[in-house]
Amino acid sequence: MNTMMSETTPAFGVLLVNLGTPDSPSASDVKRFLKQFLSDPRVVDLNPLIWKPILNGIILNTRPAKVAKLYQSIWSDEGSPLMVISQRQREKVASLLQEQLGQAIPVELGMSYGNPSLASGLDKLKQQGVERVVVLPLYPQYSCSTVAPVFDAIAAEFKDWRDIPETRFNKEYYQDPAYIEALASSVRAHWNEHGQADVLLMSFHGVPVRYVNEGDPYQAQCQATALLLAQALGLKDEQWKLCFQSQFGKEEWLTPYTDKLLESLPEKGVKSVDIMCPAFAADCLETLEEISIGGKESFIESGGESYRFIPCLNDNEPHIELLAKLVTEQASKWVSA
Ligand SMILES: C=CC1=C(C)c2cc3[nH]c(cc4nc(cc5[nH]c(cc1n2)c(C)c5CCC(=O)O)C(CCC(=O)O)=C4C)c(C)c3C=C
Ligand SMILES: [Fe+2]
Ligand SMILES: [Fe+2]
Repeated sequence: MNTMMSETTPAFGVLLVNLGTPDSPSASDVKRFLKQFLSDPRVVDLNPLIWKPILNGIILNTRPAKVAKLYQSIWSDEGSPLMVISQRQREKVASLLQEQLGQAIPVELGMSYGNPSLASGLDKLKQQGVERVVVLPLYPQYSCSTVAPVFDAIAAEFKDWRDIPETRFNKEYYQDPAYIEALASSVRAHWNEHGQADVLLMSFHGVPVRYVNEGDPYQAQCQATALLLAQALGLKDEQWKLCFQSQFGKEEWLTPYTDKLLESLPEKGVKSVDIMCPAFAADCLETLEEISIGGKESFIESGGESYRFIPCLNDNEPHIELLAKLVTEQASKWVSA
């Protein structure tokens, strides 16, 4: 029992969830992280009799060393960018909720893979006397490969609890006006500082086409976000494009692929691009290395002249306000927030 537990039960607690990141950029920690992540059938749904030998025999013997080098290129003194930003988000959401509600609301972090685990986040909330939990996966667009595993992991953890908390689960927020406005204001701030490029690329994380054909609404939600953002910014059709990044494996993923698009744009006369990653709530390997560094190299090598990366919403004020709003909307079913 936590001796710091207050005498009154908190109105509710919050679990902020993201995908996770390795503990360090060493090949062995990257391997441990990839093994857990890529063993989740929600992420790679191939028949385990086929997938396990490929994963254990090939991928986990080759990919960790390669990916560890990429992680080393973005790692800071404080740690993995995804972890550092997630911790700041946790602190800021907690203090904003306290300010708005006039009482301390426990907010904990849980990662789907790696540390801190979802189970440890839930346990910390329990130790603080929380009896009602709002789970907020930090993915604006729902995908069976990201949001559903959060639900699975929470349900699996509760199997071991005698008394489970009342739980509200925020499935998605891809068209929430506050999300669209937070994205739009980050683009406007970038334009004010650097000027506006020929085209704004909205690069979303990809998923296999098959997942969408089998019912994952992810692609439609990305399209809805992109259209709403373009409208909020007053962009004409030729001034923005949606694309999908971070393909993995041999299957067909959602198109257009960001890397191929970047290579093709200069010959079509597009010499300058602004690029953002609206599916990521925090900058991470996929945005800082693949898009900010790698994307720039391929665009400039293909004849592009100016390539500017717009950071994710991270811990900026409109984003923290959005996250607090999503939480209080869920919690208002219990308390008048
Ligand atoms: C294997 C298939 C993968 C699917 C499907 C997938 C979906 C998906 N992922 C994110 C967000 C993140 N992905 C991150 C890392 C990462 N993703 C995959 C593979 C799939 N992702 C791998 C193998 C990795 C590890 C790095 C690598 O080996 O390339 C991360 C964390 C990055 C970090 O900084 O640690 C995030 C965040 C979304 C939003 C998404 C589907 C919508
Ligand atoms: Fe991913
Ligand atoms: Fe990647």
